[in-house]
Amino acid sequence: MTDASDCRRPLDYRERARAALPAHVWDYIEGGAGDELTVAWNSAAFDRVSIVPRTMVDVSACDLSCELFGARYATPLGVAPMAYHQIAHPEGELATARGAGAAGALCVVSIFASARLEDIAAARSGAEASGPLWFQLYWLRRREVMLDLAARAGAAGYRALVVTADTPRLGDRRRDRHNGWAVPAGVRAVNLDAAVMASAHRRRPGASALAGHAEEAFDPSATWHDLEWLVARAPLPVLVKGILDPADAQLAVDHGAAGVIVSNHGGRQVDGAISALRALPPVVDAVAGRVPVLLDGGVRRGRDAFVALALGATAVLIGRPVLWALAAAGADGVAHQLRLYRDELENLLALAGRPRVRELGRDAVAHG
Ligand SMILES: Cc1cc2nc3c(=O)[nH]c(=O)nc-3n(C[C@H](O)[C@H](O)[C@H](O)COP(=O)(O)O)c2cc1C
Ligand SMILES: CCCCCCC(=O)C(=O)O
Repeated sequence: MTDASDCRRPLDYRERARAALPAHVWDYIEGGAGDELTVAWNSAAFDRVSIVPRTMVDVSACDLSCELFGARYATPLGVAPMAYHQIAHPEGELATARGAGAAGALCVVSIFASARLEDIAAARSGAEASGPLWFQLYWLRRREVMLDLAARAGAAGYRALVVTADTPRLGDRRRDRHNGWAVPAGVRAVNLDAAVMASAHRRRPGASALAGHAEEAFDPSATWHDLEWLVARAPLPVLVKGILDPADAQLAVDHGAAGVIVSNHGGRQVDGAISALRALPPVVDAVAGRVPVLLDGGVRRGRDAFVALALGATAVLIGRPVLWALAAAGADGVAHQLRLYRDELENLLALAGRPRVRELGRDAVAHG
């Protein structure tokens, strides 16, 4: 286990996680679709944006809070939904939720969490600062399962639902095919029926068991009418994740989405898809303030979060770097990782003379 204090920037957790994890688990977490072009583009896009500092501004107190669905969130940083945290650490999502809670950060729990959603909520509420939880759904053929999970999440105190729209089937993850990847037997998507999940554990040489499971369980025929159906029955606001086209953002809002998440699934679905950051400004313009717009994909520094917030994101989600920290140092690692992001962001707000996250605008950045 790594001493979290060894890591001075979010990227420092990457090599520690690689050393801690079996190669096939590392490949599942780190890999993307195809030649992994979009994985690389997601983070490279941030490097092409400069910050334009202001001077002679009172920055003696910086305000990182943001507002989502009428509530004040302490930071605009959160954990993206990711399946099976127990592949990274035996305490899985319980540790992630405790770590995110200690950092006061939002945590979005995947439908494929390896801990019961009620237990995650209980673990989070014991954390020192605590932070909000949202629950993510895929479009399952068995719609009644989606509604059951939505009701359970509402009852357990989750504050929003996220429905992922970019996964009619799983992207072509070549590393997983090469490894004959299957979810390890001791790790289970315990919020879902064990018999239904069996195919996710069935190893076949040259194939990804997860891709096989997704083909069985995911509904590739879902359209905007299904979103209306879900919104009408959900006990919580529903955000749509996986939006890259401004026309889709508009359709999502027109069909009842309470928010959209600009995301290409961390480059794991369409290889060569536009980077999340490049897709953000047109989506923000199309939504025109009607609902919040969040972003994930390639956020590897507090600076990257600053750039996304300046380009119109209300909040920013972090994916793989949270699993790196979880693998390296458990709940303490997750809390430390999120604090590294937060502290970098806070420092930049002060140095750039832009002390309030909610007032960041496009004038804070320049292209090139
Ligand atoms: C190991 C792993 C599992 C994931 N599982 C899910 C999931 O269950 N549901 C989902 O909507 N997105 C899932 N994603 C995508 C993330 O929510 C997010 O879009 C992506 O990781 C953000 O990019 P980043 O990792 O570059 O920060 C997963 C990503 C990874 C790396
Ligand atoms: C067991 C079905 C698929 C889990 C998919 C998790 C995911 O979204 C990922 O990117 O991996």
